[in-house]
Amino acid sequence: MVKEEKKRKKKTRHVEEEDNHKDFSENKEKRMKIRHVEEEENHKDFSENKEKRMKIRHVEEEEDQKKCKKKTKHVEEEEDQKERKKKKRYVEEEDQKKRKKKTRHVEEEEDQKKHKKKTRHVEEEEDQKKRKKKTRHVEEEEDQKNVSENKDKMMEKIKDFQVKSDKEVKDIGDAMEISDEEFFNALASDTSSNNDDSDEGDEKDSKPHKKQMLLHWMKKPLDINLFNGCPLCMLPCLDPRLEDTLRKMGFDSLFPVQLAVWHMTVGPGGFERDICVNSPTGSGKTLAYALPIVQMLSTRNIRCLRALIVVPTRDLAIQVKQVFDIIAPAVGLCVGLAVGQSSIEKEISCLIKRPKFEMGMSFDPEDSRVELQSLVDILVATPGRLVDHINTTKGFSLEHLQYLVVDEVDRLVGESYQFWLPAVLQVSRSAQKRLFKQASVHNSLRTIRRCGVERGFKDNMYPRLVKMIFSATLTKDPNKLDQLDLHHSLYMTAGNRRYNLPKKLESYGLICTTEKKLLNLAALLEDLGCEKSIVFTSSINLTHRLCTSLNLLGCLPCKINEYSRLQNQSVRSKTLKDFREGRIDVLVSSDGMTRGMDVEGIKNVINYDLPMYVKKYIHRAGRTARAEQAGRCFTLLRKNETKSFKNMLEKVGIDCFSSYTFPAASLQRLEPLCITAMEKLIELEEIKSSKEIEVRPKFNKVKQSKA
Ligand SMILES: Nc1ncnc2c1ncn2[C@@H]1O[C@H](COP(=O)(O)OP(=O)(O)OP(=O)(O)O)[C@@H](O)[C@H]1O
Repeated sequence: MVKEEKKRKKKTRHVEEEDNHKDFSENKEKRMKIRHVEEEENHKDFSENKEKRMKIRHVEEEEDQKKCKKKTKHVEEEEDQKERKKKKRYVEEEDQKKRKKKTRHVEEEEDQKKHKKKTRHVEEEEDQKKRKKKTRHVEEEEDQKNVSENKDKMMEKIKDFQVKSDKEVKDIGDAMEISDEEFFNALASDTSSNNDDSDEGDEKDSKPHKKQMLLHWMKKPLDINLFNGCPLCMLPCLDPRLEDTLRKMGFDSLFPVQLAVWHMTVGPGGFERDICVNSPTGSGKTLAYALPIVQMLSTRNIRCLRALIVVPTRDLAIQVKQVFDIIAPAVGLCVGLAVGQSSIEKEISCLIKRPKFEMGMSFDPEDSRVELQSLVDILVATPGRLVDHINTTKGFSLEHLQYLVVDEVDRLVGESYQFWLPAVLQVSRSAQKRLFKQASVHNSLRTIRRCGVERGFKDNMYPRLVKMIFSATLTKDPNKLDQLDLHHSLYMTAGNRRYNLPKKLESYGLICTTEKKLLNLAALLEDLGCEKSIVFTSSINLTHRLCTSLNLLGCLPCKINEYSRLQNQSVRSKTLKDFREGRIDVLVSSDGMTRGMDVEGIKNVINYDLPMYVKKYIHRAGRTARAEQAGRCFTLLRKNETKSFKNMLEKVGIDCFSSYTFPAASLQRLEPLCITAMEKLIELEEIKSSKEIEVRPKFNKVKQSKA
């Protein structure tokens, strides 16, 4: 039983195990199948996902590419647009330039109108002042009478004074103060009545301003006209060698300003005080300072720089040097020139003596043991180059300077020339203090002191620099004159009026419209034939255009050329030489020729534009009627400018101007020629500007490639 049970149990267990085994294997198969299915599904999913991702990536890449293309296209379009704009702008600019060029002369005229409007109310004010002045005029005439009566008394006083000065050197400084008072009380007419004209100062910064305080010494001027021309043989103390030279120059007598300055420097009134001279253009101011300086230096033993003449422009400096070059060698003096736009090395070799060494040795400019000597006694300089020498030239010294001349002083103390004067004054002052110390060491204090006292410098016992300042339109501005540090100044002026024109100058007005200016100028030049004339314009561009159109007319009998800053120095110098020597009859010039230039034989000055200020009118007009010769000044005016012109002339004592007219036939004949000349001028300017346009891009390319 038990066995059977065991068997049954075994069987059931076996069956169960088999079942279990079956189950297990079935389950396994199932799981395998499921896993297989899952794996297959996973694989499918994965491959599907991969495809999807690939697709997405592909789409993204496509989109990126599109974007990139878009961007580049956009950038390219922008650049295109920019270039198009640039080109457009360039063309527009060129158009504008052309238009501007065409309308420029109209604009210039409008500008002038504006300027004139601005000055008109000033002129009206001045008109009022003038009216007041006229009432004072009668009083002034009476004063003048007194002045001429006292002339003889004055000369006696000067002589007395000189005797005194020889006897009582110590007290001369004080004595001068006293005699000065007496001297001028006898002489002076009260110039305060002449101060209605406000000082215009430097021409550029001329502004209408209120009545200015006068420096005390300006209230008592010495009238140059009281010194009548004096024959050379009567001139006191003149070195016979200089007399001979002057005669060779064709000068038999001195002009009033020359005589006046001579008396106050060398002659009986030689106080060695600083002098300020206001004398008309062409009255001989250059010789007025050159002659006394050469005379006073004629006794010098050692060569060193003792006189310095400063002028504003290069051409003027050359001209002044030419005057010194004639008279200075007669007494053994040497003259140097220091001007810009020339080789400084060459200049230095003419100014300073360098020691000669043995073969193989060379001069070292830094060697302080080597003493450098001046080769000149007198130097004519422009401010810029002068300061260069002061700062950099080894051996250039103002240590021994005795005379400083400032010609065209109102220009040289103007705003644009501020730099030079302090430099010169500082160097000469410190050098002279040093001289005084050295002198006391060498026991020559007495001489130095005597010299200082003679110059009215009692408290400072060293010889001081004598300053002489000159102009045809001397500034009365105390601030400007103060810069010069003048000592005990003597103010000399020609007559009672603030401004004067040469006596033999005739002023004419030529009234015409703006469009007819060229026509009227052409008619005037035709009328004047080949007379030496200068045409002044208000700008360098206008100078060029006017000269070109006059030459394009082709019918004028005279040779015409231009002179302006637009040209380089060598061209300008050649033009000036040709004009001086008569190879050019008419010079069209900007204001570079306005001051000081002395060209013999100029018969006419023509103002193509009305100058803004009376000073400019005086200096322009002053290129003619020089050295007591006759001359004419024509001014082209629009109708509305006649009042300003009248006012301007009143300032120089001319009550009304004469009108200049031409026969209608000559105007009619010239009119078509003027029109064609203008057309040609416009054509020429267009060709020139188009050439410039062509050249510019090439030039830019070259520039870029170089960069
Ligand atoms: N004593 C004289 N006799 C004859 N001619 C003279 C005499 N002195 C000067 N001149 C001549 O007078 C002319 C004018 O002289 P200068 O240039 O010195 O005048 P200026 O007063 O300086 O004029 P600006 O104010 O225009 O500079 C010169 O041609 C000169 O040769």
